Amino acid sequence: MIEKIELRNFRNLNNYQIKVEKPLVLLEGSNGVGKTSILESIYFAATTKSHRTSQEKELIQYDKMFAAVKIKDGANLFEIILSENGKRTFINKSEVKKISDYIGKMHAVMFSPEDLNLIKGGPSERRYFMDLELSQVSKEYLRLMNHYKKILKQRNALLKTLKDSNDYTFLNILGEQLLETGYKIYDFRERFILNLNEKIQAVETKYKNFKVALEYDPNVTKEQWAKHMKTKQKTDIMYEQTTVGIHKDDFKVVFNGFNAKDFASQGTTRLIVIELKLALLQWIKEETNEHAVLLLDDVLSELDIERQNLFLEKLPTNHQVFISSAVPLYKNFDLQRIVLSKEIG
Ligand SMILES: Nc1ncnc2c1ncn2[C@@H]1O[C@H](COP(=O)(O)OP(=O)(O)OP(=O)(O)O)[C@@H](O)[C@H]1O
Repeated sequence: MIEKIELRNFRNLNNYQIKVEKPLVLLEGSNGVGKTSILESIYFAATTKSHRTSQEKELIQYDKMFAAVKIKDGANLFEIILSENGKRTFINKSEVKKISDYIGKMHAVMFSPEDLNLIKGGPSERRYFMDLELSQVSKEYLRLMNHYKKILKQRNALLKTLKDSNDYTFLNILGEQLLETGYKIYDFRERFILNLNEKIQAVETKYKNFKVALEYDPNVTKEQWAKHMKTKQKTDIMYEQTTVGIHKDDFKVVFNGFNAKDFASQGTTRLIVIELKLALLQWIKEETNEHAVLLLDDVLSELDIERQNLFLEKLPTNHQVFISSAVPLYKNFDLQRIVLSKEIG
């Protein structure tokens, strides 16, 4: 369980500490006081990524040289320092030079309003989700993805030079390597979506007429892909890029028999994403034997009082949960309230 959070120059919080005393924490305060920033800092310390920007410099407070997050989670102290020169990570005060050795030691699952893009957005949003989550629990997956991207880059660069050549020797070698690595990534993703789907079936019992299913939607089958690499070199040369492969994969979110992307309303989309994140918590627990912290940003705002209470009562009790809310709760729950105000920064 997270026991302490210390922030320096992180967004609007320039020197801020929280002592965490309960498994359920409510971050309260008006708009713009820094509630999301606190959730973001926990997510950043766990994954080394922000859930709302790829421009990490934005995390550093305006006019400051660095931002630092320190989190005491059980017996471990996680620390991440971000500056113009990049990120430095520490566990129990020892520097962890390779980010891949740092990632996966502390687990976090975030729900934020931006996550609705997971349903409504394009395939790249869902691929990013698969890659991020699988990389958190599997170093092997992270290694395979890095390797795949390297070969893909090489093959795409080669394709640009082959316009007038019929010698595909090197192209075919790179194609073989791409297939070999890509097949393993395919298997990882297929298993992940299958497992997550099983978990979703198990957690989604609280809403009536609410049936969500996930299906892995690979760009092509393994056989079609192999055939393409052996016989369709000309197509790739024409387009100057590798036109098929796992870099174009997707997964389908099916809601009551229809593609949720096209049919789910705003409110339903929100509930689907929440179910997906709860399933993810279970999946992480199963894969790593560790509990992830659940971070819920602005999850209550669109729920009426009855649904708010139902939602809070049904939260998993075996995971630590941080919730941000700009509105006060109506019912008393056994939780730690942290009220932020403008003066905090
Ligand atoms: N790099 C930065 N330096 C200083 N302030 C920043 C930086 N990035 C964002 N901010 C400010 O930090 C404040 C906190 O933003 P945050 O999104 O955490 O608030 P919030 O309490 O979650 O608000 P809401 O209830 O609207 O979601 C905002 O006023 C924002 O303008």
